[in-house]
Amino acid sequence: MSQFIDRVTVHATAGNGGHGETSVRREKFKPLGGPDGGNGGHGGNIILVADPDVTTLLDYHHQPHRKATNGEPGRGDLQHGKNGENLYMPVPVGTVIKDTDGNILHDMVTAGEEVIIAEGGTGGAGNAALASPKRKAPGFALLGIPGEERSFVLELKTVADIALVGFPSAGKSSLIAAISAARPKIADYPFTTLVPNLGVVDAGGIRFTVADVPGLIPGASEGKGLGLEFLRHVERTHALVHVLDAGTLESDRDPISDYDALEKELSAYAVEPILTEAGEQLIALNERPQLVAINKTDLPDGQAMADMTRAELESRGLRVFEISAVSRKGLDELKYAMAQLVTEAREQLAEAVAAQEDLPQTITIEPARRRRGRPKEFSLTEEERSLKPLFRIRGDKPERWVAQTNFDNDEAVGYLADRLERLGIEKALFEAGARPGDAVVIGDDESGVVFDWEPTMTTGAEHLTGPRGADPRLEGRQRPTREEKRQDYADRKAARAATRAEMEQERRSGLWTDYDSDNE
Ligand SMILES: Nc1nc2c(ncn2[C@@H]2O[C@H](COP(=O)(O)OP(=O)(O)OP(=O)(O)O)[C@@H](O)[C@H]2O)c(=O)[nH]1
Ligand SMILES: [Mg+2]
Repeated sequence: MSQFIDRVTVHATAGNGGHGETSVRREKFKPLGGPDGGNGGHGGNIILVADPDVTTLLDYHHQPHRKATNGEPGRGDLQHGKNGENLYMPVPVGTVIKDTDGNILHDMVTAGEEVIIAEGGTGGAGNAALASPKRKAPGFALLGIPGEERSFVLELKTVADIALVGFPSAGKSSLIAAISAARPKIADYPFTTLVPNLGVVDAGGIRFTVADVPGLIPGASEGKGLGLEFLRHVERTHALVHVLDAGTLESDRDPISDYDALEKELSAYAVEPILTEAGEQLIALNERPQLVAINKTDLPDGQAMADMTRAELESRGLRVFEISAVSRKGLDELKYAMAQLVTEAREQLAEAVAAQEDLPQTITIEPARRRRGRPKEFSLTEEERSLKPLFRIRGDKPERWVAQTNFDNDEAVGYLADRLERLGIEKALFEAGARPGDAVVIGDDESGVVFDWEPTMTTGAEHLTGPRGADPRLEGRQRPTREEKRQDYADRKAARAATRAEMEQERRSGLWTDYDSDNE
């Protein structure tokens, strides 16, 4: 059998949003050209798809890094950037998505189901989209947001129609070899089989998969003999075949005591929900449809043991088959009974899927906002940093807006200030007792920005990381006073107003000059 990879770590990088464009329409003999910078395209998502034709996670083992394409930047003449393409990653049905700490995020149980594991960044608005009656010719555009970058563990629990369960050396591997093309290792010592083998069985035109699971021993449900690892693989199957060893030489074992011991382990194993007619349900392993196969009846002692125990097992309502994996005795009858069990299970499953009207659908495993631990609007907390108060603002909106801002452009910073003020942040700062000059951080320490708070003034914004140009903190001179800053702000505001007036003038005279298009 091919290599069995059932756990892999993948690194997903969604596409970045394209930047919006700052541009002004230029047309000969048409004086009133407006802003015509297009929006940036959105970055592509990374999407897992449960694909019934895929059986292993091997591809991701070889290439664990996956990236979706970026959105293109907007251009002049109202040309919007193309969206990045989604990257689809087909995975087997039954793949469990976990975070790198091992927490289960999602379980891909339905064929066709799609899950967004990394969201592409939003494209930035171009200056055309930012125009308003108040701001007729914006000299800035918004930046695209970087795509999400996340690592996941994908884990595949064997999905087979039927699992063979039994003590070590009961003959499970011999049985799967006898009824399918699978060629597992067979040996006379416990735990020969360490990873499940899958075989495809054909019985009267019905094809189904059988998993040969490593041997189970008493205590398996508590982890004995790697029991939990092994039972994990039984979990996804809809039916079981108990393979009972009629030829064991151990005097304290016989098919009945083996059966009881294994049922105890199966019932003690804590299952995860599976899909049934009644929706998702927890069905203990021992409550799933099952058949009993008493193996090794080619041995004289084995046949005698089968004769002695068969009636007792049947009296419990079990369907019992006497077989020999070695001499191939009784295999056809067993195969047809397995096929019948599978057919029933599949019919029930089809009904269950039909009953779930809105499946399959695309879901996002966890809203980005929640996984980054930030509220939808905003929260304000006060922290103490080197005896100076620091106000921290977290929130989906304000953090996104900060990421969209080109801090080299005063008008863009002014726009950010307007947005923050409208959200009520200014007011909240006042109410929290913030005083002019206090530090205000929007976002976390890594990607956030820090301001010296000046009410209705955010032009002093500096990036925490990658300071632009000259960082006043590094300059030897004294920090500007509030008065100076206010003056500076007023100056720039006046300068902007002058530029606008000038533009307006030029527009009217039919003469167009583009201005300040140093945005991307
Ligand atoms: N005589 C006889 N021996 C058998 C039969 N089936 C299996 N055996 C022998 O029993 C031993 C164990 O068989 P396996 O098929 O490896 O048993 P298993 O249940 O897969 O064992 P684990 O993988 O360790 O759980 C081997 O020596 C087989 O040849 C049978 O029908 N008759
Ligand atoms: Mg085996």
